[in-house]
Amino acid sequence: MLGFLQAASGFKIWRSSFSTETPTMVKDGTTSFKERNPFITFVLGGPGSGKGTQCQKIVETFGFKHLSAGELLRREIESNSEHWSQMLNTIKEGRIVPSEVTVRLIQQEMESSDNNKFLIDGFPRTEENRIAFEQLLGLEPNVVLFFDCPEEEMVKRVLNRNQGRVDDNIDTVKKRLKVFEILNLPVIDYYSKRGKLCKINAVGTEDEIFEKVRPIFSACAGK
Ligand SMILES: Nc1ncnc2c1ncn2[C@@H]1O[C@H](COP(=O)(O)OP(=O)(O)O)[C@@H](O)[C@H]1O
Ligand SMILES: O=c1ccn([C@@H]2O[C@H](COP(=O)(O)OP(=O)(O)O)[C@@H](O)[C@H]2O)c(=O)[nH]1
Ligand SMILES: [Mg+2]
Repeated sequence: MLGFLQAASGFKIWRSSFSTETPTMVKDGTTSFKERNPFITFVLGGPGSGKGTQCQKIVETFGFKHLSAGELLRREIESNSEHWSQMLNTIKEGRIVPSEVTVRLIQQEMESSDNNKFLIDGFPRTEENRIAFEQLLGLEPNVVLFFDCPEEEMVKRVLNRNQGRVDDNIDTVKKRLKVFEILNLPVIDYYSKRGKLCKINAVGTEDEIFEKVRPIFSACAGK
């Protein structure tokens, strides 16, 4: 049933070339990232639900480091890194890039940051993403935000976004909504059962929505 979501051409070869690498968390003589005891927030929601917009506001008010998984992947593509064309095709088709790639990029950004409070925006997109992150870093999120938005509102926002993205067109958006429902909702459900989910109704003005976000962080930041 999920075949159409995962069967990118060359996907298996691409994937196996990553799986031979052994991720090294603790280099000789250095402490592991986990020992920094970072505060981690995953920010989830469908395409156009307002994740990036609200992350900006959280950064301004609470001083988090914002890591957008999609932005990190787009940056990799722009820098012509290895596998850039498979990544571009995957994004154009609204499918999910292998966890090894995304987790490595997120891990690098976290480890090189002076900030210890992270907003990880648009990740994990699948249960496989979630498990890869938790196993490789040995960490779980402290909080998971879920911006709950009706599909027609998400479509309208994405089609008006105007950032020149290859995936902001009606065909790709329809595929992304399907991928969100099939692969991302189980992650949201998982964190709900773990008592970590903060579900926010994402309809309203940006400021109205931020007023629902603010108390979640005020409690721990004293603001
Ligand atoms: N509450 C809102 N009401 C209307 N438009 C919004 C709202 N929040 C964000 N937008 C707009 O919708 C588009 C998608 O928002 P974005 O933050 O990029 O969403 P996501 O990161 O979840 O895809 C952007 O053009 C943004 O300016
Ligand atoms: O962990 C991730 C995050 C993003 N993507 C890809 O990057 C695209 C854009 O993601 P982004 O979060 O930027 O989109 P948004 O939801 O903000 O519109 C997604 O559709 C996926 O194809 C991915 O494969 N893995
Ligand atoms: Mg975004």
